[in-house]
Amino acid sequence: MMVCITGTPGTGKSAVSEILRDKGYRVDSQNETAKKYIICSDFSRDTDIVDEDKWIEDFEPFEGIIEGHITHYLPCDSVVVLRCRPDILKERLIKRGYGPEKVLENVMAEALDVVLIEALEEHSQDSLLEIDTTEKSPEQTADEISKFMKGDIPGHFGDTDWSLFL
Ligand SMILES: Nc1ncnc2c1ncn2[C@@H]1O[C@H](COP(=O)(O)OP(=O)(O)O)[C@@H](O)[C@H]1O
Repeated sequence: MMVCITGTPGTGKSAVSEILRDKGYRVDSQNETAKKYIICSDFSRDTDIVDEDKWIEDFEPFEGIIEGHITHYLPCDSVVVLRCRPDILKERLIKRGYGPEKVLENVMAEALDVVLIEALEEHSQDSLLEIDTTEKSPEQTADEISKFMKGDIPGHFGDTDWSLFL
């Protein structure tokens, strides 16, 4: 079984992945595995342009977890979508050193539920777990993911509403 952990940058995918690795899960990262698919760098957006279609096409599923913001396009058995309230996400991204444009782009994507909608277009509703990380610790988030993977808690989504932040 392969599970993906997706979500807008800053929602906590890497932090949670570190904890899940410590718990013994194999967790691969989109950023690492997509390195050989980088086409060029977009300096104005401070980001690398990756041939995402080719990365997805070549991807070999495995037993474990793949984390990254487009991993919901992979043929996963289950999907975890991490969420974060836009005002807190903004703080996390500024702290990370993102420039104003990149912060705005990601905060707007989060406020508009972009990743959740994309994931729901690709996967069945009962295979999807949405977790709001805003008031949780990374350890709590990792525990919830672990329980979901063991089948101890069911898929669930729809509790977040960031429309007030638009
Ligand atoms: N419940 C939570 N789950 C995951 N990360 C959290 C949580 N609460 C706060 N954070 C913090 O938010 C930041 C998210 O960064 P990161 O894990 O790099 O996000 P991503 O990999 O999604 O871009 C980290 O500093 C992390 O410690």
